Amino acid sequence: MHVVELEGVGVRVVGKSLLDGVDWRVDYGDHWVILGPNGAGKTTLLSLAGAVRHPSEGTVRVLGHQLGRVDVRELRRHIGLVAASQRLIDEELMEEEGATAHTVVLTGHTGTSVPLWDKYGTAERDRAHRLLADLGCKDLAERPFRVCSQGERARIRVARALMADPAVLLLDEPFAGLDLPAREDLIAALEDLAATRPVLTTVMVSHHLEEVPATTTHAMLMGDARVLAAGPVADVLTPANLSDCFGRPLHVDRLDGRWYARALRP
Ligand SMILES: Nc1ncnc2c1ncn2[C@@H]1O[C@H](COP(=O)(O)OP(=O)(O)OP(=O)(O)O)[C@@H](O)[C@H]1O
Repeated sequence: MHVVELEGVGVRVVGKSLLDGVDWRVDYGDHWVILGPNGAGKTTLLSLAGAVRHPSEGTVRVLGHQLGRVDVRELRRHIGLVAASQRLIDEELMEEEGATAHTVVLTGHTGTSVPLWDKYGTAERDRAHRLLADLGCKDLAERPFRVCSQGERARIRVARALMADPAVLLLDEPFAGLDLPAREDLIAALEDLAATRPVLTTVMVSHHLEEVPATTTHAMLMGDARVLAAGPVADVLTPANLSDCFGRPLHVDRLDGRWYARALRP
């Protein structure tokens, strides 16, 4: 069984193809990065993997269950979704109520945007503290979420997503708006997660090669609603593939497992 399996998948809205002819397999313990220019279809692909939307054609199986034949609410309990761009949790409400980072993580247990206090016992509270520590946010537990920096919030959101002990963690542009130290802290946290949770599968959508954690095992390049290349990370993130994907000649370096790209000048 695969964590995510797509066969001949298309997603269409009136007059537009958002995904076309996509085949994709994600195995347990894989760490994928999906790269591609704006509008390529990356978020649409992630929303299929997250059982948030259904395909117009083809089949999507998530954790062995075919979308359209499964209670997606039950399925979503096993999927951790982190998206800075979407308001997956009502963060404004959390800000108004002065919720602490620890409370925000706790809400991941119930998958709610407000805390359901009677559902959280000592075990859940301890687990939320451990997850904050795992994400390098140990000292933030009692800090109001509203005063946390963007970088701190990014790591708190990952801790929240892990609260339900998901089989797969989906991250949609988790680095958006982060400065360099915050980016590096989040990358370190993701690399540590990969080392300490060998069965946790992750799929991350990103815009920049510099954001690809060294623990990434597989990559997909997308363009114009299609998969341009997919497979083991070293086979896919080649200068030729990346130049083709982003539409200009690129030079690519790899250092200590991390990736760096720059445009070649004519
Ligand atoms: N419901 C919709 N109706 C019409 N067009 C849509 C809809 N949802 C997405 N699109 C379009 O489909 C294309 C793919 O969107 P998607 O968000 O998957 O791209 P992306 O690769 O994640 O882009 P970005 O890097 O800019 O976030 C975009 O051109 C987007 O405007």
